[in-house]
Amino acid sequence: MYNVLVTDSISDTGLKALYDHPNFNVEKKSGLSPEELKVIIKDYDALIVRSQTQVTEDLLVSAEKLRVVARAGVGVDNIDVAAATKKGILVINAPGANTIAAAEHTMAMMLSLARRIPHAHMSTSAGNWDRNAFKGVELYEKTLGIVGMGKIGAEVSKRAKKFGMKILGFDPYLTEERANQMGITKATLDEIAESADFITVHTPLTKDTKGLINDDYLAKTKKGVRLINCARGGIIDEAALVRGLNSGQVAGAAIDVFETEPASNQELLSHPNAIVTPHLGASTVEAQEKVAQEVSEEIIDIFETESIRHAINMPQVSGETQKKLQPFIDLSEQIGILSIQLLKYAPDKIEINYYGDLAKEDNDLLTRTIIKGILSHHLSDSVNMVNALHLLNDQGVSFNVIKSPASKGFASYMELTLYNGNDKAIVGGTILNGYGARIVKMNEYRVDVRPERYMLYIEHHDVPGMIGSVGSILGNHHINIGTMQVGRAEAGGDAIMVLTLDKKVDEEVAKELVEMDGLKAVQFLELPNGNVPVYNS
Ligand SMILES: NC(=O)C1=CN([C@@H]2O[C@H](COP(=O)(O)OP(=O)(O)OC[C@H]3O[C@@H](n4cnc5c(N)ncnc54)[C@H](O)[C@@H]3O)[C@@H](O)[C@H]2O)C=CC1
Ligand SMILES: O=C(O)CCC(=O)C(=O)O
Repeated sequence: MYNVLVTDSISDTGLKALYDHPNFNVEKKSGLSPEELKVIIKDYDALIVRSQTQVTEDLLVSAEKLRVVARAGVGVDNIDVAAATKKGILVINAPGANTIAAAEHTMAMMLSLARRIPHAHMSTSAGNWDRNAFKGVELYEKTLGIVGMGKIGAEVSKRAKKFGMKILGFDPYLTEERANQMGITKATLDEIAESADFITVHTPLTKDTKGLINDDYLAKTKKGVRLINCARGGIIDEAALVRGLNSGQVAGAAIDVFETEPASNQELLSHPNAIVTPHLGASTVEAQEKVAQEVSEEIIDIFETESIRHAINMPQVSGETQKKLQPFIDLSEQIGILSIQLLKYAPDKIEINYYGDLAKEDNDLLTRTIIKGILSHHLSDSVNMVNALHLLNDQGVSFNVIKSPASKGFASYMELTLYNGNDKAIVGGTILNGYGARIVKMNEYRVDVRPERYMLYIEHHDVPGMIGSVGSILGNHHINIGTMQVGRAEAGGDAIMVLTLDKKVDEEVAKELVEMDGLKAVQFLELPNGNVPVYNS
């Protein structure tokens, strides 16, 4: 049974999949203080939050078995993603589920600004009938500058076009071609300042976007520009905005998100030309059901099938890439595990080479799996796909990934080399069409070994009788040999044997093998995810 804690206001209808699932126990506890949350978090496997709960490093320290933090929404500013990554905790969100709600709120804010609806409402409900004070402006034929043409920016542009607005879009990822497809004009920030009557921001808050709209920028805008922020507090610098509103450079501002929340900047909150809402962009029945449903289904998938769709701290791969990489995932971990057992010590340098078709893919997922395989030898369960690279960095191990389209004799081939000073261990593997995974290189030797649970790697002198002697020792101890591969650099020189065994070699057998004349090195290899033969009795 997995325990899921929900600490913010999340739709019960959206959580239905989790409530109905026999393997999940969902508990809703809102209004907890950070201290109270810290005490209870140790009992939970997953935590679902909106933007209120602060998921800090201090909280995560106490999260003994937490595997997933799910943000029922887009922005993860309230989650210390770096601390979660360090602890191997997956952070997921629900991108797209509240896009329409946020786009519609932006339109509502823009229309409210244009027609001063909140102010007119306040005046009228107070008993006045002032038809002259609230003359507005039209959106029709006005220019709207959209900063951030992602999901929400794109939806806003569609709606604003229907109002007859001309759209200027700025986004580092916006191409001319996409702008043409959307029927908008790709523009720079300065071009937006020069001609926009309304400017709306739809970016995340990053070091580049913090204070993007500041005093300098406002000085370049058209006098009487109207601004909207339904993205993140701080993209429009609040102090600069108040100065712009006071001087009249800014005719009006509609703000849903603030530098600190709950909002406290009274000058802005009570400004006669400002319209403010308490971070309501995603607050529709539909969006709240959708975000809760998306994270619930993803949590079930993660715990039940280990499939991840919307991770913040894991590489995102398309379904097509995932399908292509799938056969290599187990093999990657096996290569990592075998290489560290061959090296025997912790590596100080790691090199991963991808050849052929594999080199054309985004193989960050395979790289993480290999690193997880290597590190799990010394760090056991504390390493996972989320924190593998972080832990490697922590250990000061340098690693290098090289991709080469050359085939190396196989359609796809990966080779891992671990270094420890002058020592190194090499393991290469491939997937043979119709035959599955194969280890095809161990150190400097070509082999052809199906990765099995129990394996034995022996380096010896190429002299008569070695194979027979090893076979006899194992036979005397009732250890069946599954397969045996031999290889040599040159006749009478150095040689290797790689055996797959049907059971584990115990201490006594190991001692006998190690003491055998002519053996240079004996290494027992064990793959937790390798095949174990089943006997019919
Ligand atoms: N007020 C609310 O309740 C809600 C707020 N949001 C916020 O709205 C924002 C946008 O969300 P989505 O459209 O879903 O995200 P998205 O990821 O689809 O789009 C963000 C876009 O911003 C662009 N961008 C990043 N840095 C930029 C820069 N320096 N200049 C220009 N563009 C830049 C990115 O290239 C991307 O296209 C996020 O901050 C999100 O947290 C989202 C939902 C509800
Ligand atoms: O959960 C909410 O209401 C806030 C939504 C939001 O800001 C986001 O999804 O980024």
